[in-house]
Amino acid sequence: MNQSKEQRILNFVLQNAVRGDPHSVLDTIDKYCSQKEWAMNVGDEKGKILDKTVQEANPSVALELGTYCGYSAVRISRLLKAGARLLTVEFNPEFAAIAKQMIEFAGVQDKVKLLEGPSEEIIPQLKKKYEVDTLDFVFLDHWKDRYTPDTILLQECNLLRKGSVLLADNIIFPGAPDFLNYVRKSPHFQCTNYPSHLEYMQVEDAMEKAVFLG
Ligand SMILES: O=C(NCCCCCn1ccc2cnccc21)c1cc(-c2ccc(F)cc2)cc(O)c1O
Ligand SMILES: [Mg+2]
Repeated sequence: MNQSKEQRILNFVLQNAVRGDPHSVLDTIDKYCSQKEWAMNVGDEKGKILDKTVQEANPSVALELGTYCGYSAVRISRLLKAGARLLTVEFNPEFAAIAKQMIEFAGVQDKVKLLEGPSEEIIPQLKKKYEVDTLDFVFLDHWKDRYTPDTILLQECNLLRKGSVLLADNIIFPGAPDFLNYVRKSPHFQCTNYPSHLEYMQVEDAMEKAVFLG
């Protein structure tokens, strides 16, 4: 059975990156995906925007929707303070298995909990099953048409507090127009746009930060 692209990315990391070194894992994935096979990791240019937003939020509890191969889970968790944790949600079992190995190779497994399933099922379980009070930071990078319903669901489940930071990938490409409309029109969010480019391409993209005002 021939390998998936995601398996080839993982193998390239296992053979070329330094075990326990998150930065080398990120660089190795970026090298493979810019030179050999494109893949939908957030990448280094938008990754730098993600880094700054995470450092500013300095979250104790962070949620990521859309783990994929674990690139942004490694990117986020490498910046977390001692005792802080990232919950990352992936609904594709093959991707989840790859991400688990990627996260362990990077040595960030103690900070990351990988949850398998659809966001609309997992979000309502966060308080009781995963002992979350409120979320300090949320990275949205899953189905673009789930950004809005999941942002509403997070509010309904009382998972946001004054100052909770949402950061959404792919605002321009593939695009999340209804999310942009929703957060920019809502009196409950303070929004900031970060123009950038689609990972590994010269196509325009952007990220949107939406801070919950309570
Ligand atoms: O589709 C994207 N990501 C989402 C992948 C599927 C998520 C599924 N999933 C994961 C967790 C989860 C939980 N609940 C429900 C569903 C869930 C994406 C696509 C592109 C892209 C593609 C083609 C192209 F030509 C240009 C750009 C670039 C990106 O950066 C992206 O992020
Ligand atoms: Mg993305």
